[in-house]
Amino acid sequence: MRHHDVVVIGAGSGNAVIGDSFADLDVAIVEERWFGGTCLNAGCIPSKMLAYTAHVARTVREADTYDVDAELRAVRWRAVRDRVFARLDAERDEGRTGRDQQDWVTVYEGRARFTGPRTLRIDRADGAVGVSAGQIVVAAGGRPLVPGPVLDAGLPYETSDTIMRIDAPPRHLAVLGGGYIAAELADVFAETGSSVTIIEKEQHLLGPQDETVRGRFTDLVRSRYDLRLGRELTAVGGRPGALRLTLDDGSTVEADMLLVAVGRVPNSDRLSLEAAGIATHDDGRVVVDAHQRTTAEGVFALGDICSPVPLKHVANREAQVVAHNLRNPDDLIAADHELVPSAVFTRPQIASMGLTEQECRDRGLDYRTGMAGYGDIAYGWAMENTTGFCKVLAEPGTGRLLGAHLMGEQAPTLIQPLVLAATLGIDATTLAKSPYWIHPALTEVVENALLGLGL
Ligand SMILES: Cc1cc2nc3c(=O)[nH]c(=O)nc-3n(C[C@H](O)[C@H](O)[C@H](O)COP(=O)(O)OP(=O)(O)OC[C@H]3O[C@@H](n4cnc5c(N)ncnc54)[C@H](O)[C@@H]3O)c2cc1C
Ligand SMILES: NC(=O)c1ccc[n+]([C@@H]2O[C@H](COP(=O)([O-])OP(=O)(O)OC[C@H]3O[C@@H](n4cnc5c(N)ncnc54)[C@H](O)[C@@H]3O)[C@@H](O)[C@H]2O)c1
Repeated sequence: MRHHDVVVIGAGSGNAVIGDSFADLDVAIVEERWFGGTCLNAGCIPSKMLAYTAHVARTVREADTYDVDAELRAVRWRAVRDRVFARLDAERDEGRTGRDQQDWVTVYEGRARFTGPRTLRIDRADGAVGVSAGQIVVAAGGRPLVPGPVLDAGLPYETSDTIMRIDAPPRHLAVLGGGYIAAELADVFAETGSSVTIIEKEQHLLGPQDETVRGRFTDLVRSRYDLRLGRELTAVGGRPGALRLTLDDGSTVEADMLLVAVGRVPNSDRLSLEAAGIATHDDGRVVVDAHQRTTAEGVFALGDICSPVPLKHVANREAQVVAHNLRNPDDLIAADHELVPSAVFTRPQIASMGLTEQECRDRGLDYRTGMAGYGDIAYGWAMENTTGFCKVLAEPGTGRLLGAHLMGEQAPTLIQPLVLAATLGIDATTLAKSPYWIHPALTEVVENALLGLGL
């Protein structure tokens, strides 16, 4: 059995752990599918490249709003797809060959699972190998959850792992689930000409968002999509390319393609973690302490397999923490999961940070709300934007920022000053009144929301 100083399972964010400061060690990385993981190959990056293309198409389609005559002739899906994945596949391959060139790193292409404390079996195309390690990092991510009625039908379906690489957009796309992936990919396919039905078991899309965001977003997209809210799928029938979905009220949806987007599950069930004494939560996430240590000596975990916030910027931060802690056992640092911002790159874009208004109420907090609309600032007039807004929640007295929620163009960028202020302990009044806010930039919507707190 070959021994390494450090073995990392998963070459998504796990790959970021192995910096040059590890070059004096014997390090191995195990990857069963794709270097770069979900984000590069089937997640954040391709979905945003497609979303940007959708935005360009829409700009042409809606040019008349600005008294510009333009005609959108076509979105050439195959060309778009090939442009996106030619770039990303090259990045993936470069990441893989980069590791080959480092004589202190061994790459195992195969699926790892534990056989005992800090020992692994790796199943490769050319047979299995046993490996032991001084320290192990579990960074094996998650996968799309596929509900029973879809599996039982035995008919084709897509997930985020596959749909961005299809040859042609569907005429009618049915999306099961109304969360992040539905919001982003429904917009992409609608812009390529698909009609879209979204089936969501709750009464709103983007359920965990602040009530103002989820309410206004759901209302806005009603005219674009066929929304089946408060509904669950009971059966999938028909044939490939002509599916018939039956919902729990007996109604049906006809579609030529089904995208399943009802959440993701951690890959912990495929790693025989019990053999190594690594505990998991009821939802399958690996249990870690503040320093990303699992319940097994010398084994760390990071990213979607353990994180309470399964987002790439969080996985990256945890990778930095693990990299430090592997090398500095007497000076451990912690990953902070407070005030993690997130964004949905849909139309309109959405960004949020901290508590929702409902969470403020549930916690019995004394809070004030400040609201401002894109339609109330000069740049919003230029954009003819009547729906965008910024909502901030702060504590009266101290002015401590509790939460922020934006919907509208550039929301993921506009929220960053609010994230900075909340993280650095700058109160809402100081943020509103101390720095200059450029006129007439879109950031004035943030300034006005802060002033609207009336603190
Ligand atoms: C469609 C989509 C869009 C997204 N958009 C965003 C976004 O805009 N912003 C954002 O912050 N987050 C986004 N996310 C979430 C983000 O992709 C994840 O949070 C992030 O990729 C998690 O990184 P990770 O390293 O934990 O897991 P992964 O990137 O999934 O990496 C895990 C790796 O481990 C490998 N592996 C698994 N099991 C084994 C095994 N037993 N042996 C060997 N290898 C194994 C897998 O093949 C994989 O390469 C998106 C996700 C999806 C699906
Ligand atoms: N921009 C981003 O940061 C981004 C984009 C895409 C994905 N992601 C990550 O990927 C994860 C997975 O995305 P997702 O959209 O699959 O999950 P999600 O958790 O965002 O949304 C799933 C939705 O499906 C609904 N649902 C669950 N079971 C259902 C059923 N049987 N029938 C109908 N509806 C059902 C839920 O109520 C929920 O609204 C996200 O949680 C996020 O971590 C992030």
